[in-house]
Amino acid sequence: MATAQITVSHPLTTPNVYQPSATECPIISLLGPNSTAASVRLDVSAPFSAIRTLFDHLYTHADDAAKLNAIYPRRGILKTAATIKASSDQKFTIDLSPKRVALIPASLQQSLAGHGLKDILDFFNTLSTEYVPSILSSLSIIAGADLTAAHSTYNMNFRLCDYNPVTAASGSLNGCGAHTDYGTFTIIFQDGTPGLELEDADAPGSWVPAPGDATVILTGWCAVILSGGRITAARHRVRRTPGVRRLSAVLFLAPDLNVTLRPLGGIKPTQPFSETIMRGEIDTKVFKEVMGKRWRYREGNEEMEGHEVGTQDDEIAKLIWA
Ligand SMILES: O=C(O)CCC(=O)C(=O)O
Ligand SMILES: [Fe+2]
Repeated sequence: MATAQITVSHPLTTPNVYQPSATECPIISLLGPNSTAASVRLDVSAPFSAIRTLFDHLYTHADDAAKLNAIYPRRGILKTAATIKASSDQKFTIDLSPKRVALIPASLQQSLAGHGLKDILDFFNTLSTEYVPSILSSLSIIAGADLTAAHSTYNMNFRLCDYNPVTAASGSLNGCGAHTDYGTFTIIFQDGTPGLELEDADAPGSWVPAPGDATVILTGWCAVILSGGRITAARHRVRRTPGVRRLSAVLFLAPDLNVTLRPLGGIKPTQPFSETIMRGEIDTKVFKEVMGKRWRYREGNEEMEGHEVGTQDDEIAKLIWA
């Protein structure tokens, strides 16, 4: 079994600061001085040929796509709003999670196994068992408190993205609009095609491209809250190059659904949080619901009343900071 020795070098890391030698390539390099976004060297690569095969199979076999979507009828698994909506994110996604995978009937699992699904699920299983725990421990060092107890159920989502050139707005540069992820951390594998950009925390509106072949770890709002602001979260977006297909594979980890989102015991917040947060009125489940609506609007999967439209991050910032 491969072991992941992930060590974080960060200004806030107290003991255990990892000092790569001159000849050694760092396991983790931070992508910006003011956020916890990092490029990591992991001993696993995403199966992009299987990912391409699964998307292409589902685009051309409407019966299999319908069967897959039927396991989660509320929102579906394969999301293709970009085929008809020019103003939403111009991408297609397959959203899986351990819970949803468990609902795929054996016959469908078997028939999709050879069209990429098996390799994809093996990849996400390896990632969750061999890498997620050590990333969480590393983030605990930055947070100054143990994050593992709040993540005992491994509340994860597995997302495949296809920034396909053939969408309603084929010339649009908008692959994925600017946002901060809601959970604790996200691991993004890219197929070598650039497009992912991180916002400079000190210069809002200024975007720094991540190398197309980097594996990137980003932190999200839940990490910011649990760590009392010691962990910061990078806003990011994906820009398309018209005519160029880009694939990514993303693992999201969030706290357990019943975890109260407030700074963990013993942490002194770096800046004041709202009373709503400090009184412990919001748990992961509620927080996800608040964010989810706007998220789906941006991705084209939910309509909104005109007055509700604003940015996701502004709303969260209002909710969590004093
Ligand atoms: O595709 C990517 O590189 C990033 C996707 C992303 O940020 C997201 O789905 O939250
Ligand atoms: Fe994201």
